[in-house]
Amino acid sequence: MSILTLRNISKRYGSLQALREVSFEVPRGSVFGILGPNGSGKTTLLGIVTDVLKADTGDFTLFDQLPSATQRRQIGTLLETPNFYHYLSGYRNLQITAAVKQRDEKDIARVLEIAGLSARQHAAFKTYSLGMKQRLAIANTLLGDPDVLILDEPSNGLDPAGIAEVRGLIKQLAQSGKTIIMASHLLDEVEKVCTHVAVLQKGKLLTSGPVNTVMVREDFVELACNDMSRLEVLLRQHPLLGNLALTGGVLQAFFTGAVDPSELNSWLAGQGIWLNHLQVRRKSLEAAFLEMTQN
Ligand SMILES: Nc1ncnc2c1ncn2[C@@H]1O[C@H](COP(=O)(O)OP(=O)(O)OP(=O)(O)O)[C@@H](O)[C@H]1O
Repeated sequence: MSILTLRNISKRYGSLQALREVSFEVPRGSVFGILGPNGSGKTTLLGIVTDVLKADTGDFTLFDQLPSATQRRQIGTLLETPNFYHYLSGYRNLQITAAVKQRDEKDIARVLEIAGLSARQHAAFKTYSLGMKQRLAIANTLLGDPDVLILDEPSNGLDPAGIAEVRGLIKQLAQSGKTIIMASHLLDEVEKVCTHVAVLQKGKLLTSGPVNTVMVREDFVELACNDMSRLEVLLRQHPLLGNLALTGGVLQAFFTGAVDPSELNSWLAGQGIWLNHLQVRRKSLEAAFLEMTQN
C-alpha cells in the first residue's frame, strides 16, 4: 500500500511557480526525505499534503484513498514548532495540545516515554535543551499513535547534540514501523536517516526512489605514499582505472569494476610502491547531489 501518492502537483504564488507537476510515491514503512535547497518547494508540498494549502492542479491520495479528515487523523504533523507555554511543564503543554487535537490524555505518558522525556516531564518547558524542545514537539505529533509522521525540517535550528537526539528519535520511530515523511535541506540528515528520497529543485522533481539507487555513489580508493608521482603513473596503468584525482594530499582512484584493496596493495608493492594510506570510501551524497543538480 502506498502511504502517499502525488500526481502532477503544481502550485503558483502569483508569478512564482513553486511546484511544477510533481509526482512521486511514498511506500509504507519508509523514511522518505524531501530534499532540496531553500526555496525549492518542500514546505509548499507538505502544506498541500496536510491541507494547509491547495494545489492549483494535480491530486494526491493518502493510504490509497482520496484525502479526507479520517485519513489525516492517521498522520502526525510537525510543520512549525508548536507554541508551547514556556512556564508550563512538558506534560502540561501536551495536556493542552491533546485537548485541542481531541486526543486521549492517557496517551501523554506513552509519547513522553518514546521521546525520552519522562524524567523531565514535570519540569518547565523553558528549562529544556533545544533537542528536548524539539523532541517534545515530535512527542506532540505522536499523540493518538498515528501510523505516519510528516515533519518539516525536524533538525532546523538545533545544535549538534540536538540534531543527534532528534535523529535518534526518528530512527527509533522508523524501527517501530512508522512511515516518516520529512523535508530537509541537509544531505547529511537524509543520508543518515532516510531510506527513500525525492529531490526538488526550483519546484521541479529531479528524481525519487530508494536513496541508494537514486543517488548513484561509486566506491573509490584513497591512496598515498612517499612517491606520489610514481604512484599516479602506476595507477594510470591499472586496467580498471576510470578517474584519478589528487585531493588533500591523497590520490582518489575511481575504478570501472570491483577492485580488491588488498590485491591493489600487493600489486603496487610488487612495483616497489609502499603505501602509507589506503582506504576504500564512498562518494558522498553531497557529491552525488551536486552532480545531479548540475546536470
Ligand atoms: N505564501 C507565499 N507567497 C509567495 N511566495 C511564497 C509563499 N510561500 C513560499 N513562497 C515561495 O515559494 C518558493 C518555495 O517555497 P517553500 O517554502 O515551499 O520552499 P522550501 O524548499 O520549503 O524552502 P525552505 O527550505 O527555505 O523552507 C520560494 O521561492 C518561496 O519564496
